[in-house]
This record gives sequence, structure tokens and C-alpha cells, in this order.
Amino acid sequence: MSEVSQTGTASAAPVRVALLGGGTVGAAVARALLQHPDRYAARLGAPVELLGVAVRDTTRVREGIPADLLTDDPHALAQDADVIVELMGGLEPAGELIEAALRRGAQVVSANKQLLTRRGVELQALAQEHGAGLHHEAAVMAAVPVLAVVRESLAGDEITRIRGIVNGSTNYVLDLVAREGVPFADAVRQAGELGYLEADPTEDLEGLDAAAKIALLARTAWDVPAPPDEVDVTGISGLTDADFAAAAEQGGVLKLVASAERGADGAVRCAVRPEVLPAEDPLARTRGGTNLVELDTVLAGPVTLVGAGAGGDETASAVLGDLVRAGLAVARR
Ligand SMILES: NC(=O)C1=CN([C@@H]2O[C@H](COP(=O)(O)OP(=O)(O)OC[C@H]3O[C@@H](n4cnc5c(N)ncnc54)[C@H](O)[C@@H]3O)[C@@H](O)[C@H]2O)C=CC1
Ligand SMILES: N[C@@H](CC=O)C(=O)O
Repeated sequence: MSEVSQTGTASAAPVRVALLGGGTVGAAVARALLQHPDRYAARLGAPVELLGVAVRDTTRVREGIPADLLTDDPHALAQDADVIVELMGGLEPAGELIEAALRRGAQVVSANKQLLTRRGVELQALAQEHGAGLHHEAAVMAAVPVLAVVRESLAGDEITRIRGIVNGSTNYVLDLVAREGVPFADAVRQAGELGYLEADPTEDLEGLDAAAKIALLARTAWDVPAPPDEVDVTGISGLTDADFAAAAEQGGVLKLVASAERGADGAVRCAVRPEVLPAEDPLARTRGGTNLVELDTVLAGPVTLVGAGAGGDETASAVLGDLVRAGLAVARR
């Protein structure tokens, strides 16, 4: 039987959360949970208990996170949690940790687009089979709730085409080089300092991160396999000063554009490539780490979503939204 706490929130058994990863995004999630316990208790109707934060280096000081919460053993941390929040990145050990959690009926939140685009269908099936949950809004366009809109809000409509800027770091780099004349390598370094780049920055620069995201969007929109390896990808690492100069001469703007379209034959084609866009195109006006996506639909016409596409706090917003959904599923049991 739950009691009413001082904050007026019904206090029930705590929702036990294991945070796997304490880097750019994980640290922002931990800080939010530790600094605003009443906010999450009120939304869940139960307190959140942060069991620990798994990191590679437990000796590094992480602002706002008590050292005694840090562990370098994600498997031990995850085994008794009601919710695991996977923010480590990479295919393994993230994959085996998520799989084990789903098999025992736990709720899982992940922002790991590379893993989800490769194993998302299998992992969702596993979640369903075991009465578990797999939530991954932050995996595409970080703070912008595009998966929820495609999956839920537009479920009664038909999406015909998706086109957008879905990678924050490369947009930041292209913007800085084109508008401020910053050398390409310096712009990449700055994107890293802002926490926008993947642990392996070639994922961003070679277009692989954007490819994973457009594949996830296509799968969500059309319920097709959309393997990331079938996306036609060109990144931005091959762009030269001459390419930027040529774009400016035409009055255009270089952008890394991701697109997905379903043809009359039902086949879905996804592409990621640099394009010179006319200055008045909404994608051309998308600045810094911002992402923008246009969803063309049969009934609603064009629907545009825009917002922060990378960064610790920005991505934490989407992760925490999923954590509330996951926590509610636990609290309802
Ligand atoms: N940084 C961003 O703007 C966004 C990141 N994401 C995704 O969120 C996830 C996390 O990204 P970031 O926080 O930027 O990465 P990060 O590299 O800053 O942090 C990764 C964390 O995981 C820990 N870790 C990795 N492998 C480990 C292991 N085997 N054992 C223990 N700890 C381990 C690291 O020590 C570190 O604390 C990735 O999947 C990324 O693609 C998604 C949207 C935006
Ligand atoms: N590296 C990614 C981070 C968010 O997904 C990006 O630059 O968009």
C-alpha cells in the first residue's frame, strides 16, 4: 500500500534504474535524476532509485555524480534493475546487456542507433515475448520526438517521403566552415568539444550515423526491414574547400541530406549525401547542431519537426522521456 510523501506524490516501491554509460549523455541523465528527484517521483508516482552508473574509468571525476555510484561492471549493475538505460554506445557489450534485461522482463531505454538499426526488430520481438519494454526515442534526432510522431501521431496517415538533416555534428561542421570560414579540422574538433560527435567520429563524418537514423525512420514509417547497409551513403569527409566555394558561388548551401522514399513498387530507398541546396530551403537554413526533418504525408501534407539534434542535456531530454514511460510500466505492474 503506498503512502503520500511530503511532496504530495504517492510513494510506492522505488523504480530501480541502472545507468550504463556516464559520458556526454549518461552524465546529463544522471545529473537530472539526482538534482530533480521530486520531478521524476511525481511523474512516476514512485521514487527513482539510481543504482549506479557504469563507466570505463571510475577514477575520473564527473561533475554532479557521486563517486560511489560509479562502477566498471555494467553486467553486475544491470542484473537487478527494473529499468536499464543503455548509453554506452557500440554493438557489444551493449547488445548482450540489453538482451539479458529484456529476457528477464525489464524495461530498457537506449539511444544506440547503430545497435537498434541492426538488431531493433529482433530486440522488440524479444521485449514482446517477455513482457518487457524497449524505448529508443533518443536514437534519432536526439531531442526531437520524431519517432513518436511517425509511430503514433501520424499512425492514421500515410508518409510518402522523409527528408532532413539528422546528424547534428556534421551540420555544425558544415555551418562553421561555410559561414565563418573555420578550417574543416578545427570545426570537427569544436563539434567534439560540444559532445556532438560519436565515440568514433568517422560514424558522423562518413555519414554512417545519419544512415542508421534514416534507416530507423524508414522502418518506423513503413514497417520494412530497412537495413542500414543498404542506405546509399556519402559522408562529408571528402568535401574540399573548392566544394564550399562552388556552393557559395551558386548562392547555395552545402548540407548532409538524409532521405527515404517508398516507390510505387513498395520498395524503400534511403540515401545520405552532401547536396548544394538553395538558400531558401528550410534545410539550408538549419544552423549548428540543429536537426530538421520534413515528413510528406497524404492527409496532413508536409509536417516539419525541428530541434536540437545532439548534445548531452538535449539528448537526455529524450532519454528521460523514455525513462518516464519505462518507469510507469514498472510502477503499473
Ligand atoms: N552525444 C550525443 O549528442 C548523442 C549520443 N547518442 C547516443 O548515446 C550513446 C552515448 O553517447 P555519448 O554519451 O555521446 O557517448 P560517450 O562516449 O560520451 O559515453 C559513453 C559512456 O559509456 C561508457 N562505456 C562504454 N563502454 C563501456 C564498457 N564496456 N563498460 C563500462 N562503461 C562503458 C564510457 O566510459 C562512457 O562513460 C551512444 O549510443 C550515442 O550514439 C544519441 C543521440 C545524441
Ligand atoms: N553524433 C550524433 C549525435 C546524436 O545522435 C550527431 O552528430 O548527430
